[in-house]
Amino acid sequence: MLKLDNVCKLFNPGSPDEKVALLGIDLELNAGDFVTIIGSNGAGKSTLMNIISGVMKPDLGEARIEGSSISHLAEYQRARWIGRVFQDPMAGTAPHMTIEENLAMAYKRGKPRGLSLGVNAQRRTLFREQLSRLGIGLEDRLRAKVGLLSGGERQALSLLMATFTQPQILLLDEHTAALDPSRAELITTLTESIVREMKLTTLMVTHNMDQAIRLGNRLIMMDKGSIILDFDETRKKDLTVERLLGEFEAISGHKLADDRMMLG
Ligand SMILES: Nc1ncnc2c1ncn2[C@@H]1O[C@H](COP(=O)(O)OP(=O)(O)OP(=O)(O)O)[C@@H](O)[C@H]1O
Repeated sequence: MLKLDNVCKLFNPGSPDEKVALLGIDLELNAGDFVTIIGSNGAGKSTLMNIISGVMKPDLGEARIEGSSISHLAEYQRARWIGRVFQDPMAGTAPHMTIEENLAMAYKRGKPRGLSLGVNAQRRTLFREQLSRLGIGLEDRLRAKVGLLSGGERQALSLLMATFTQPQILLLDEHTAALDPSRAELITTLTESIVREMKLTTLMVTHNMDQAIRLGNRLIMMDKGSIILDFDETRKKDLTVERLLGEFEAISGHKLADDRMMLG
């Protein structure tokens, strides 16, 4: 499904501010994998997401989806295959547009050029159906401006928009981190059900150790630009937060330094 070969990224090369962000990342995801990623500050998690989504290009190495290189494709061209939800609830939606206009934008993504952005009765029915899956009443607020929604409601809408066209890859970039605990739990539950129902291949960066263990079928730990631990489903089943932190320390030689870390 997604394959990364020897992906390297260095910022400000040759300057005193040189930063190694990714150091020869090899990663292969099978269709339907739901992988959680944790790691210390500056480990390269966001850079990895940015390289997969096309926000930045690697200095070395290659990214492939279904065997075809995507390295030459810009972010907007990859948007057809890749859905992404960011930490900031403001990032995934257009605040001055209504819920239905936002959904129309998401619906158009990856469809032939020339398809209108309009909202007709048929599309409105589809949008209402999809929104009702979220279970938070947004289906009755199609014409509400998105800027008026709460952070949790916006994140639920962002999740729906990112998955509307059944992307090949879903990237979740700490997408529950900015929410209060009950809203974070709602978004986590929605994420689980959407990923399961649509069988989406998913990569999720999280600072919540318990969430990283609980969700998905594989857990990856990053440190200083490398993947240092990779737990498959069987090994992940027996993990606890203490063991996870212990394994990290044993392999990296230092404690997990993550200023946003949540243990559970
Ligand atoms: N645009 C940039 N310019 C210069 N250095 C950068 C840039 N983006 C990231 N870096 C550096 O690259 C390294 C990896 O950063 P990245 O943001 O990918 O880490 P992260 O694992 O997401 O960290 P965190 O958990 O703290 O958000 C860090 O040392 C960071 O300072």
